[in-house]
Amino acid sequence: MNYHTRKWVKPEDLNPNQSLFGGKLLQWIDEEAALYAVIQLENKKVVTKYISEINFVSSAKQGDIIEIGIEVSAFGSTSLTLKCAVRNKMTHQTIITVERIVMVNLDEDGNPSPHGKTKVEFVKDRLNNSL
Ligand SMILES: CCCCCCCCCCCCCCCC(=O)SCCNC(=O)CCNC(=O)[C@H](O)C(C)(C)COP(=O)(O)OP(=O)(O)OC[C@H]1O[C@@H](n2cnc3c(N)ncnc32)[C@H](O)[C@@H]1OP(=O)(O)O
Repeated sequence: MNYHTRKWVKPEDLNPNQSLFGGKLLQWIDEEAALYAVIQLENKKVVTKYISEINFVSSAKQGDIIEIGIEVSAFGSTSLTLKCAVRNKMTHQTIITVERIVMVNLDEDGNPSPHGKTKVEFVKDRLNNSL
C-alpha cells in the first residue's frame, strides 16, 4: 500500500461527536481513487462504479494528520479495482479500510471503454521512456 496523500483534520471536517465526519473521509477517498485511476489509465474521464463494504475502524480528531493509501487489486478490461486504507500519520493506527473500489474508464460519449492497461505504471518511467 502506497500512502500518497496527507490530510489535516480541521474544525469543518468534524461531526457532532467532534471526530472526523465519515462523509468527508469518503469524499477524500473517492477523490484519491479517481485521481489514482486518472493517472494510471491516462484518461480524465473515469468514474466510480462500485465501492464495497467500508469498515470505520477508529476515528480521527481535530488536528490529526491522516494519510490515504491506495493499491491496485486488479486491472479489468474497462475497470480498475483499487483497495484503500486510511491511517493516522503519526501512530499508523488504521482509521478506515475499503476492500474494493471499482473505477471505470469512459470514452468521449461516457460509455465504458477498454483502457489497455495491465500493470501499475509510474509517471517518472513514462517520462524517461518518452525521452
Ligand atoms: C479539464 C478537467 C481536468 C480534470 C482532471 C482531473 C480529474 C480529477 C478527478 C476528480 C474527481 C472526479 C470524481 C470522479 C468520481 C465520481 O464521483 S464519478 C460519479 C459517480 N459515478 C457515476 O456517476 C457512475 C454512474 N454509472 C455509470 O455511468 C455506468 O454504470 C458506467 C460506469 C458507465 C458503467 O456502465 P455499465 O453498464 O455497468 O458498464 P459495464 O460494461 O457493464 O461494466 C463496466 C465495468 O464495470 C464493472 N462493473 C459493472 N458493475 C459492477 C459492479 N456492480 N461491481 C463491480 N464492478 C462492476 C464491469 O465488470 C466492467 O469492468 P471490466 O470487466 O470491463 O473491467
